[in-house]
Amino acid sequence: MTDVIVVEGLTKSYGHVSVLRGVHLRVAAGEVYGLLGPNGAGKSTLIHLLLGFLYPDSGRIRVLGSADLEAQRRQIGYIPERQRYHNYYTPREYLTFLGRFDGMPETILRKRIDELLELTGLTAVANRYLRTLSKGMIQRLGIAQALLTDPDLLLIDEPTSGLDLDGQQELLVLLNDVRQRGHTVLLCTHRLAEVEYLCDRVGILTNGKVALEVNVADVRHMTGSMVVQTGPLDLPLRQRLEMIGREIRCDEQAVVISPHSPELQAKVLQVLIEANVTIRALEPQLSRLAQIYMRTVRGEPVDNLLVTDQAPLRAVLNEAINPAPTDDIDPLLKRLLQRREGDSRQKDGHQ
Ligand SMILES: Nc1ncnc2c1ncn2[C@@H]1O[C@H](COP(=O)(O)OP(=O)(O)OP(=O)(O)O)[C@@H](O)[C@H]1O
Repeated sequence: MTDVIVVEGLTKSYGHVSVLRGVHLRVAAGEVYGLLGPNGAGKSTLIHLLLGFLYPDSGRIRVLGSADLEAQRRQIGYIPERQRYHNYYTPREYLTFLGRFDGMPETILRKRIDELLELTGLTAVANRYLRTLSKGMIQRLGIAQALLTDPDLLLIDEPTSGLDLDGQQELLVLLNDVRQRGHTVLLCTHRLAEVEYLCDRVGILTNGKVALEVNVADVRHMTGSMVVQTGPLDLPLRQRLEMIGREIRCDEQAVVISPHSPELQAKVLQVLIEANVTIRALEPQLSRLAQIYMRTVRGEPVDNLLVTDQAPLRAVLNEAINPAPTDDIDPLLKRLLQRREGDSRQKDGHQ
């Protein structure tokens, strides 16, 4: 498969502030790649470089097979973090203006606008002034404008910035519909829920470099640490539990497994059950991706968080006390996953 984005040894400074210090990145055709990084890591700078709005100090960029980034812009849909529009346009007028500016034939343009207004849920407000629309609607208009020319590549910068929980959910569900259409996507964000929900692969941008890349499927739904709330644990039992591995710490009525692995959890539970200790609750803490992200940003090793083979423990696990996989701390991700489960149940029902 060809790479739609190829970035090699990219550096960029603003005056004395060095932001990108040798970024390497490849995004394959059809892939949805999430670039995670803290505020100020240089995510927007990278997008502006890909669009040819900025020039790098050194390094190489190829987008859709070409280094002529200005020429490629028509093939790229860009959804900026902050969108500003002329208040006295309506969504339909604004999209029409853009399409004409781009030289789209009128009949094709009209059809395309109807389709995009429908996709983004803006048909009912197509003829209302933009100043009367909610922030969520404006973000969705941003998606419609980015899709107008049916681009091969979408660059999306912090799509849910400034939206409330409902707005975030609506937008991510829409972006998930968009991803099903097969566009290659680079999504820059610091929100882990967006990456877990939408992306195939994630790169963590920190200290001017992509420090780590992870396949999202390997870490999706996995918790980073687990607290097992128990009845009283006497000292010998606590020592026995801590002998299982250095990931295990006990206090008088709880066992913490960090980083969590289902295998360790099974061993802990087995010891607790054999010792007749009451297990009050299993409380998953940070998601696995959150732990990987935080450690990478702090420059700490993550090797033991990347182990994905869970096969050995399935046999030992007591299903009754196995936590549900959606027990993630992020309420948005939880809502999205519940919605997805509901959708597939509905689909199954129709078949
Ligand atoms: N035009 C500019 N002139 C000087 N410094 C800039 C300029 N644009 C960005 N910066 C600085 O470069 C750094 C990276 O900014 P950038 O906006 O690319 O980061 P980001 O990862 O997108 O951040 P955020 O998540 O906050 O949007 C920041 O320290 C920012 O202040």
